[in-house]
Amino acid sequence: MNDAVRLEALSRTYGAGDRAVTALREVSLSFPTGTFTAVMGPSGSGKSTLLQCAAGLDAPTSGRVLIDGTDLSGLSEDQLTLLRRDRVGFVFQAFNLMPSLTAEQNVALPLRLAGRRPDPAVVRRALAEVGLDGRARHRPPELSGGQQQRVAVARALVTRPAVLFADEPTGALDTATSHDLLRMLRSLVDRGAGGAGGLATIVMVTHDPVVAAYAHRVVFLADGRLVGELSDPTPAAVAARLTGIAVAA
Ligand SMILES: Nc1ncnc2c1ncn2[C@@H]1O[C@H](COP(=O)(O)OP(=O)(O)OP(=O)(O)O)[C@@H](O)[C@H]1O
Repeated sequence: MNDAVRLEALSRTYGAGDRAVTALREVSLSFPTGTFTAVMGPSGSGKSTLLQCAAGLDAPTSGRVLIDGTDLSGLSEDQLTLLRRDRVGFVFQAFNLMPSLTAEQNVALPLRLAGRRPDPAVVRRALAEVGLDGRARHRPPELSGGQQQRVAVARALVTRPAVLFADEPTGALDTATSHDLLRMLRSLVDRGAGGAGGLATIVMVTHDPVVAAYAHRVVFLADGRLVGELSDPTPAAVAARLTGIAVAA
């Protein structure tokens, strides 16, 4: 299997001298195409920094990031902007939809920004993949929180990115709606829908073991280091591993 994203000895230090903070220390990690990975660790362990570097939003101090085999360190600012626009999808806790546009217009936005004329069939397919085909003409204020986040996922997937990065995607949703959304994300990956070549690859940061257990694999950070991983996680196994990390720290 190809790697959608590969991190090679990734380090990131903020500031310099006495005030330097090392947020990531030589993290090497692969996110294979067609997999769903959760990134966990205590507050300040480097999760957001890892996501920012992996997505090309922040530059590592040393080490390399490869997205679909492309080494980001070899790209100009313009090339990086294009890569982020076309090859990477983002979903955040806040849905960040345009309230005056319909669901389908929101989903079409990344294609418009790329100067392409959105194909209505492509937009409708993205909405159908997240279970929202019946809501294409609704505006965000007419949709529930869970439905709005589904629109945000459809928007992130409409360019068929190599990878979808999700930062606490269920942070603003109630428990039942969170589970629906996570089941949908897992199902996208398991069905091989939504991403480059049809395959979705998801990397999700979360604090919640129940949320993380929807992934195929959980990787754990502590103090900027990769300290372990768990395949086919259960909430109890994830919680136990986190407790072990907190005790060791
Ligand atoms: N822009 C910055 N300037 C200086 N230090 C930073 C910056 N961003 C992050 N850090 C530091 O880097 C370390 C890792 O931060 P990061 O936000 O990646 O952790 P996190 O695991 O995402 O935390 P949380 O779970 O609280 O969001 C922390 O010590 C943080 O204070």
